[in-house]
Amino acid sequence: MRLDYLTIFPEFFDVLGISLLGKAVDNGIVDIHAHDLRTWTHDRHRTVDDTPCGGGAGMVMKPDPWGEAFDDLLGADPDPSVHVVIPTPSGTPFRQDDAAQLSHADRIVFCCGRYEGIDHRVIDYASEHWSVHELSLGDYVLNGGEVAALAMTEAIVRLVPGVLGNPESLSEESYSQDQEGLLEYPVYTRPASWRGWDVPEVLMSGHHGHIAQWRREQSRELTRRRRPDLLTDE
Ligand SMILES: NCc1ccc(-c2ccccc2)nc1
Repeated sequence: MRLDYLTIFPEFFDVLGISLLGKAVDNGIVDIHAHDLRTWTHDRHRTVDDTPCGGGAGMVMKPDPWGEAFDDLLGADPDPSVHVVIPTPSGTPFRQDDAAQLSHADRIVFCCGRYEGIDHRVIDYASEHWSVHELSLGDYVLNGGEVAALAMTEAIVRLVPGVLGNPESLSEESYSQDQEGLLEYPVYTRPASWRGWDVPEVLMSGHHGHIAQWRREQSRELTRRRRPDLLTDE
């Protein structure tokens, strides 16, 4: 899997060389390239923004640098197997299913906007050539798409075979199929008693059936309290 990041802050993505994703890069499972969008500017000030047509506050990212970056990175031939991800507060919610689907992609290009966003014709042009995903992490606005691109990258890449040491841990996570889309139950480790708080007895019983039942009940109760929207049978 090749991942490209188009951004005016390419150093944001230096962090991807650390820990699990770093190992995936070292093992050649993932190939990461961050690009400074200003590479595709030609004026003395390396300008990437301009005032919004129709007025309004702030600035909008000019289409030209994006188009030239696409030309260099992707060429002009349409290829639906290339996924262009645009983190934006106006996108569709990014969910575990999206991470799962994108984990099968051979190529993903993250377009990280700043200012008030990217000239919409960039999205229109990209949509004619590649598979475009305008995705939101949640109902809040950041200063740009970089932080969201990092979060999405981790959610996607950790699902790629060979990246996680123990793939079994994937099946018991919140939102995973095996968890029936419920929130993950509370977890404990040693010591059995800590500052007056004890590990639930059932987890010390060695009775796997009772433990599995307790965990299912905990997941359902937690989901009912915090995320009733995830419960389908109520
Ligand atoms: N939903 C998270 C998210 C993603 C992107 C942005 C953003 C802000 C400014 C410019 C471009 C993108 N904000 C929030």
